[in-house]
Amino acid sequence: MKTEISAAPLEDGTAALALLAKLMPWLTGKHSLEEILHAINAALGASLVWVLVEQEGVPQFTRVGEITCTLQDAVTLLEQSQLRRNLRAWRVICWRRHVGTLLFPENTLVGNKLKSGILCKLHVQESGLSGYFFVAFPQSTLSLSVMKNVVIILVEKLKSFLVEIISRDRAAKEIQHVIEQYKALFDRAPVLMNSFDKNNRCILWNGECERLFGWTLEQLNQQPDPLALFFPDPLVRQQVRASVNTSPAVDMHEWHPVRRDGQVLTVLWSNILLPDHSILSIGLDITARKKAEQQMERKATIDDLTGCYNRFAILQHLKALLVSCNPSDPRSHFSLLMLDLDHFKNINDRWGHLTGDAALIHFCDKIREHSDPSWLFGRLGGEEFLILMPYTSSKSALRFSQKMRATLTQTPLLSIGEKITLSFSAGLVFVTSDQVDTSVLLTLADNALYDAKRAGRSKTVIAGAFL
Ligand SMILES: Nc1nc2c(ncn2[C@@H]2O[C@H](COP(=O)(O)OP(=O)(O)OP(=O)(O)O)[C@@H](O)[C@H]2O)c(=O)[nH]1
Repeated sequence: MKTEISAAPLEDGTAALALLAKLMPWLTGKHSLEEILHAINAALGASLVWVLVEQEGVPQFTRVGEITCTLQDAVTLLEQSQLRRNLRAWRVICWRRHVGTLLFPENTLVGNKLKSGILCKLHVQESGLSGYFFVAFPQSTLSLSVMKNVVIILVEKLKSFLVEIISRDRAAKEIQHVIEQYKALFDRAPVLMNSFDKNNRCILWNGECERLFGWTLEQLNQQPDPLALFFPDPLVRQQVRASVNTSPAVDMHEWHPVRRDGQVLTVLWSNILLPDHSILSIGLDITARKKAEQQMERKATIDDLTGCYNRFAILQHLKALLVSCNPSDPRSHFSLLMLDLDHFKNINDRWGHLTGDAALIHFCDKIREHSDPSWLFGRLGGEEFLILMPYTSSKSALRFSQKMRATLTQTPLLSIGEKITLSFSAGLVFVTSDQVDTSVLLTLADNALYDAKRAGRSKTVIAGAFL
């Protein structure tokens, strides 16, 4: 804060009155303490002015002037033995020379810049506020007695609104502190926080947003539609806007924004309506968690070796198909094909377990290649598999098993220069009703499969009849 007041030589009472007249407009509760001290410092031609007050045990130190001084320097001066000895007695103390060396005993370079000074006690009875006012000058030859009286008048005037100024300054500092705390929280919290105005301009974009998405606030607002960077599909973008602008809710919703490097993320967003009716979106990046969940889900349902459903998953699918099976609705009928590789043990015994594994993978790949996408394919265990074929007649299922035999003959497994032709036996059940238990169905298919093995293998038997 700069004042228009400049220092004037202070030889007599008239000059002092002129000086006080200049300063009076500044000595009101409308200005901050710092502004007032600046005005005094400039008007007196001083190099340092400070006020140290204590209210309810909380010290507040305000300093202006070209000489920098800390609260500790002020305390050093106040602790001078001479002052302590006369603690109660004095009200104003003047130094004609060397005041700087008392203030800065360790730093004579700075100390020598201050020659004379005045220290004045402050005490406001009603508010319990007490403290000190200090002013120091670069020269010794001041009309100190006149200056002392000027300072006493200034301090008396200052005291009348010091309480008000100090509590206001303290409140402003507290607000500033709260703002800084929230700003740090906004920038450093591991949570996404942003806000877009009605014209789709981004007005808030915290550190986590910048880190995760790879765009700065400035870069975003250089775009005609910043939201399009994250949601390229106009329809999705519209849904995002609707969720933010028209239906803010605290519930978290899953969105899939794209980040700068093209990776699609999974983010949970919720929108909070602020008191000024703007909306703050808060998000949590759950991409890694979601991926881990999907991997775990996959592990729980997929057979590691062959990539088809595991026993648990395929039997779950069978139960679900059975529940929805209705005799009067042919679309709900399905075929169940249980397959078992023939003489698989021989492959293991002759070419080793790894080749046996490769044979299982080869078999599953071929089945998948020729299956209908609506079919469900799972491994019951070992070299035994199950195919569930919704809305597929036993005739079609039978045709498929014959086609697969031909395919396996035409495309044998190639292992260490040898061709291993796979074949399988199968049991087939056509299901038209939900009035049958899964275990009964599996036994029926298993018996048919056993019949196929007994009949010489490489055959499919429909439950109850040989083919
Ligand atoms: N390589 C490999 N072998 C397995 C796996 N699971 C089971 N087997 C083997 O599969 C073989 C199954 O042998 P068997 O039950 O006698 O059946 P098979 O030799 O196919 O004879 P039939 O079914 O009567 O035609 C056993 O040797 C098991 O050790 C697997 O994951 N990998």
